[in-house]
Amino acid sequence: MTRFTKMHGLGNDFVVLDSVRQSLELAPAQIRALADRHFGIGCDQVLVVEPPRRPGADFFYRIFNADGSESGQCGNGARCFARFVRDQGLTDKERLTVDTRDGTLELAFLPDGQVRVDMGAPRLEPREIPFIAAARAGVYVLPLATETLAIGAVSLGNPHAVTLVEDVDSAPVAELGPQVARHPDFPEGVNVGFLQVLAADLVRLRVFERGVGETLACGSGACAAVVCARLWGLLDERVQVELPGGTLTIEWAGGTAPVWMTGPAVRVFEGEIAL
Ligand SMILES: N[C@@H](CCC[C@H](N)C(=O)O)C(=O)O
Repeated sequence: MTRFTKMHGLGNDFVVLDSVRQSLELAPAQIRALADRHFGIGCDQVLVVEPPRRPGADFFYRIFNADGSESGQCGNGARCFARFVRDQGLTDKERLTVDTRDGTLELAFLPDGQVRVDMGAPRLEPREIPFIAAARAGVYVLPLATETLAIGAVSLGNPHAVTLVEDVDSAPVAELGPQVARHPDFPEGVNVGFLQVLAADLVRLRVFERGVGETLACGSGACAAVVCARLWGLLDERVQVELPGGTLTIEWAGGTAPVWMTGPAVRVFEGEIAL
């Protein structure tokens, strides 16, 4: 039997597995089975916590989408990872350095129980996202089946496309989300954010996630949306991002400064499952 913890960050939910004290190597079919909401535990992502792979790092953590694909970044997952390693007694540190497949995160526990994460500097060059474009631009015009869509594109360790909408409640997330997420100009797929700007320090966001579908919140998507809208001149340095599952605080000073994300991480229940 394999021990697991069910967690969530603003309703973006996770099955978290300890691969420090138990040895785990999961096949994509096993990830899909764990994530299945009818026949498994159910989650948007499976997070696997591993020992560090280099001196200076506290842990390595891997992120798998519900469809079994692997990603290099998960903002809500990073906060849940931090709470998990503390709750499980794997560390008593107040600050953590954790490596993922595609980068390094710095995390700190705040006195109010929230977790603050240094998500690293945004990567805007098309080849870093990766995104097929002639040159870097603030806005790209993406051809879709029946229309074109104006998007910003950025990597926070995983690829994001962000488009502005007038009203996030009626945004065509279900229609356009899958088309953009699997667009051939994003060779590794992309997470798709639909962003409504209410004020220079307040936005609303829905995200159609690569490998999952629409989720109640996406931490890296919130960071990507703020980066794009800051580059479009629409936002201040510190922004409240309202997602269907709750609110994140995102800060970005611009340029090569890191993006900071602050929000909650909640343990729901623990159990054992046969893999
Ligand atoms: N929910 C996450 C992002 C998870 C990975 C994403 N679906 C991808 O494939 O890159 C977040 O909170 O950032």
